[in-house]
Amino acid sequence: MSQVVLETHNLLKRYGGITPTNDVSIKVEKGARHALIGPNGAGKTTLVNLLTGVVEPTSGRISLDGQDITQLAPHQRVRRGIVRTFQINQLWNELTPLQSLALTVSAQLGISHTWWKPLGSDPRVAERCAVLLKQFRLDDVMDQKVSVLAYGKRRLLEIATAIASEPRVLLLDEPVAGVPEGERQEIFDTINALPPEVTILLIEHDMDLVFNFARTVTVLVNGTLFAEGDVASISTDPRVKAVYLGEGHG
Ligand SMILES: Nc1ncnc2c1ncn2[C@@H]1O[C@H](COP(=O)(O)OP(=O)(O)OP(=O)(O)O)[C@@H](O)[C@H]1O
Repeated sequence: MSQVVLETHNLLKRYGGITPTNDVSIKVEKGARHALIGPNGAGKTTLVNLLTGVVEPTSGRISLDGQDITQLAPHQRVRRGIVRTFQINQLWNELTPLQSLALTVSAQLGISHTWWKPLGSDPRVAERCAVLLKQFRLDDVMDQKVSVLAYGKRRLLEIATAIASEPRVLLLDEPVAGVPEGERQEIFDTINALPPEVTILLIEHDMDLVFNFARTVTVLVNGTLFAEGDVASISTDPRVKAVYLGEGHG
């Protein structure tokens, strides 16, 4: 039987007269490849901010493994395993991919106070970094500064960093936004190869990625749950098509 990991219960967020999240109840199952889509202003970012704890709901609840986490601060949710990537680059430009990953891996192993020691000084860090660098196709650029990396590689490093912290639930926020056409496939492939045990909620505009990646799709429109189902039903739903065609998403 499927197991629900992350769930929202009648979640509602109101800013004055605007309700970007309006009575939204969704269930994200263990190991899910679940996409959250919707036209501009649908409330996707607000929902992610509610899930990560950056924004407090006006009403409603959020639960992780059946436990209410609505009142937990963002860092407490990270500790429980809800990790997100960002639409906007959050990397350290002066570090290399290897150094960036070593920081996160060291923290994960509880040895962050020694992160500045030569990498080889703890073989567990070096080993884990080597696996991540290969998995995320960063081994050829591992010693270059982040500031000189191609945009697609930076996005891969963001996802690698999130995975390095061993999330239970990964919120992938528009991983191909702004990535040039020629670099997208590499990101598609890498995301498709993420470990099956990690539960993934993907927030994305790119329908190619959504329909290749997801098994379940939730469509938000004007803050409200508009449609939900498997990829086949959502991709052929005339109401969903109409919403996207109206926004010029084709
Ligand atoms: N802090 C805020 N104060 C007032 N209104 C807000 C706030 N945050 C979001 N909104 C409004 O809520 C609505 C939903 O915004 P949100 O950014 O969540 O949508 P989105 O689906 O992520 O859009 P996009 O695809 O353009 O990123 C918008 O009308 C937005 O202006």
